[in-house]
Amino acid sequence: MPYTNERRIAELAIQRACILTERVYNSQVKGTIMKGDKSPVTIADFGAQALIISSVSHAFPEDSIVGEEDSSDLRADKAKRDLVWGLVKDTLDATKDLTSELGDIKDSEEMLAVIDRGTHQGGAVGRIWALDPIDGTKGFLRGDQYAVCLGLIVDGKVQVGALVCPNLPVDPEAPEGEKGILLSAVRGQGATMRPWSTPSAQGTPISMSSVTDFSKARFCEGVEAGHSSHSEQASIAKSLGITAPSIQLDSQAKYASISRGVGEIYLRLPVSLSYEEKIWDHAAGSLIVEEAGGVITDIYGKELDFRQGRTLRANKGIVAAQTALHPAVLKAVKEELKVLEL
Ligand SMILES: Nc1ncnc2c1ncn2[C@@H]1O[C@H](COP(=O)(O)O)[C@@H](O)[C@H]1OP(=O)(O)O
Ligand SMILES: [Mg+2]
Ligand SMILES: [Mg+2]
Ligand SMILES: [Mg+2]
Repeated sequence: MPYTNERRIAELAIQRACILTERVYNSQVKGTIMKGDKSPVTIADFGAQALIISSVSHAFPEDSIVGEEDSSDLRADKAKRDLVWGLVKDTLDATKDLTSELGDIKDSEEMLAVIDRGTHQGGAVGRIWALDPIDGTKGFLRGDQYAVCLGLIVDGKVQVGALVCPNLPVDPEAPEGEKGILLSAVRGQGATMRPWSTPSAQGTPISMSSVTDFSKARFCEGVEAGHSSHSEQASIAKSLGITAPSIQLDSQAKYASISRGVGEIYLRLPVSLSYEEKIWDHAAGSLIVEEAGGVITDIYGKELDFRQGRTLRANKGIVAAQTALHPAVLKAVKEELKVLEL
């Protein structure tokens, strides 16, 4: 089956990175820096990027990598660099059994170089991995949801997607039970999910909800009001006859939620028309939703275009839904936008 090894390496790489991210999530020391675009980055974002890029380039040395972060902040701050290297080294030491498949990093200098292998510009040709080492850094800092996300784009089309949501419950019916799920998909081979804590277990197939009655449907949206328009999303839900409160989750956990039937719709209406969604924010989750039987477009009904570089500059917003519901949802979105003359 195509991409079997890519799926395996992607799962192992993000699983290992979550050992590091969960350690920081549960610690007081996050080492948060506000980046130039006013978004936060923590020592966990850097550490996860180092571990995941090291794994991918060990297994597929010819592939290109688009990663969200770069090492400039760490090169400028030795104390922070040492903190990140300490986390990375501890994680490597704790997972020596994976070294043959995932490679190793010998020192902090090499770690910086590995982080910077993610500066590729993306594009329409070749094998390009899109990595968000921590998606939903604001949720991570708030103690809510975040996700570690990795997708493989081949000639502009996502072929492999893998994401870990360390704080989503394994059983949505038992929110106080075990937490941490790993989802993955290969185009044409379906999507699966398994507890993050059982690396070797085979994933179980997942699918979108079968609800087709809007009065029983639920929609997912982000937590951050600065990232999507809650008012427009509420107005669209109302026009569709949705009465249930929205499921608010940070990160690609929203893709994970609808792809296993917890919610039927994901709405992400832009708060600014100048913002360009990043490819790493959507590559893995969009494929998992499609392979779980869902439909995903932007707010104009256009397919997500991963050929444009590091961003989805040909798209605006996200409308993802169970297949039977997507046309009506898109119509309601267009009605709302017409009202707002977007
Ligand atoms: N204005 C914006 N519109 C849409 N997404 C945004 C915006 N600003 C930041 N983001 C991104 O939203 C993602 C989190 O999604 P959610 O809000 O659904 O949890 C983050 O990767 C964040 O990117 P960044 O890492 O640049 O902050
Ligand atoms: Mg970020
Ligand atoms: Mg991120
Ligand atoms: Mg992100």
